[in-house]
Amino acid sequence: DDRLTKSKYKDVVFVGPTGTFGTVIGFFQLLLGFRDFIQEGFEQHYGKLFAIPTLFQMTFVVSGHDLIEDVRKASDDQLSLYGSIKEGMQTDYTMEPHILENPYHFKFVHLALTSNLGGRFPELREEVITAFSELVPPTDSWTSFPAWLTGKHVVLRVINRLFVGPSLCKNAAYNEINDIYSDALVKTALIMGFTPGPLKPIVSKLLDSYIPKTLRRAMEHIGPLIEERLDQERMFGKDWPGKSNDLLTWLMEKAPESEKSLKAITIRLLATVFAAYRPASMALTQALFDLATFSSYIQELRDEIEPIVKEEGITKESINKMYKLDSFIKESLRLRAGGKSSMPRKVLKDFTFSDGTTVLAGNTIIAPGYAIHHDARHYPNPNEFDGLRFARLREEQDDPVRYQIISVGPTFMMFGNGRHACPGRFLVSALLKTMIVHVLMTYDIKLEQDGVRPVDKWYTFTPAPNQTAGLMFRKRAK
Ligand code: HEM
Repeated sequence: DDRLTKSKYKDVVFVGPTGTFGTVIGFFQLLLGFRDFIQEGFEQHYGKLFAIPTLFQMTFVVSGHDLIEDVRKASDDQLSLYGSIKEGMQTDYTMEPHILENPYHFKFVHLALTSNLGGRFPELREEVITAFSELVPPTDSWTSFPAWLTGKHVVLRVINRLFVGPSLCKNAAYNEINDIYSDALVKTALIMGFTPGPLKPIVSKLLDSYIPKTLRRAMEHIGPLIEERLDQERMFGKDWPGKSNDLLTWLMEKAPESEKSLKAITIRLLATVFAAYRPASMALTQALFDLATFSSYIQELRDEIEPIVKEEGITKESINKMYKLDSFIKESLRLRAGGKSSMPRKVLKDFTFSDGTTVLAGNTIIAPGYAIHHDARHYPNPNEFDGLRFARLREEQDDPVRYQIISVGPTFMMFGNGRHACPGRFLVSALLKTMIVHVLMTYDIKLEQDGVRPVDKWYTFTPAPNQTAGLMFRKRAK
């Protein structure tokens, strides 16, 4: 196979396992060391293409402005995000064989949420407040809550408010199903990813029951909701004033005719919940850990937030004026997140970079988000949490746009880059800010163990917040 032959890539440096393809030693080196190989390649060959032989292909890593720009500008039929998601998530086996040929549900994120974020903001705010008051009831004395579990449930509620409306989003059983489904997707995708092509159908059959069973449980909730909405339409007309305008509405109305079955709608819905809630809950949990760890920011942020909230309330416009808050959250994202997958692209046609190197079709290109975010060339003292780093840059350079959470580019790759940059980032930014504002206004917060920030957990390639640690909350004292 030419694409796996090292001599086909004369100008490319190889980093990674010393074992060759398919050997047990190479496989385990890769499994345990992939992120270290990326870091090592990044440090030694910054600005040049380097390759890591992975299980069934080469993974090419780009860094530096020019190579990242080449990837950004490439057309979808050369370098494909969906090709990469198809492979990474093994969608043929975990979702539906053709789901990424027409990922209209991704477009609906933009149409139903981003372009209408102002209109939906009051619901977002309301759900943030009710979710916190139920899941983290304010008490006079300090009480510990499991940080990751609580963060996940708060985020699921708010996201589902915007996806399926005010009643189902509060249904703990439905939210649990979303969580279980997402877990099952990740685990099945991992196993299928390690399974050689010819064995996939057999292994997939062996693993078969869990995802379909969870999907059926979700359909038991979505089915009646669809019926209820159709009944309302029959009674009050197609565009009645109380009609919902959420992701489910878009899927019911705008999906292709062949995709309007309950099963197809539910799969698209759950696939979008998966893309949305996991990274968003990780971001929330990490930001709360940072708030509790670097507690001097609590007063500083309150000083910024309170006059704005007093004057304008919590609105989409008012949270945009909170520069320090934006900076604090962005710094938490920079330091804690962005695994290997910033800007993953499957090479569909042989691709030649501006420096003349060619990558053969069938391989994968990635930008090493985590390494970029920890690079002293871009971020002085890169391993230090500096909550006002971006607020200062914003002020010094008099540039209100470039340093916001939502701004993407070759030095901030949390949300990818270019045409496919995450369309959910506007929602994430609003969501995280609203949540942190609510927490700062309502609670005092501290670590369980003074000065000891819970250690991150790495899932082979991706960092995640500690999953077992608690955070202490009490009703705000002053
Ligand atoms: C902190 C939270 C999030 C992070 C870190 C994140 C990160 C990403 C990244 C890295 C990509 C790939 C971009 C590229 O390759 O250029 C992406 C794509 C995407 N994200 Fe997010 N995301 C987050 C939250 C969300 C949310 C809340 C939603 C939905 C409401 C969402 C929906 C999507 C969709 C639909 C795509 C595919 C874009 C396309 O079709 O071109 N994400 N996200």
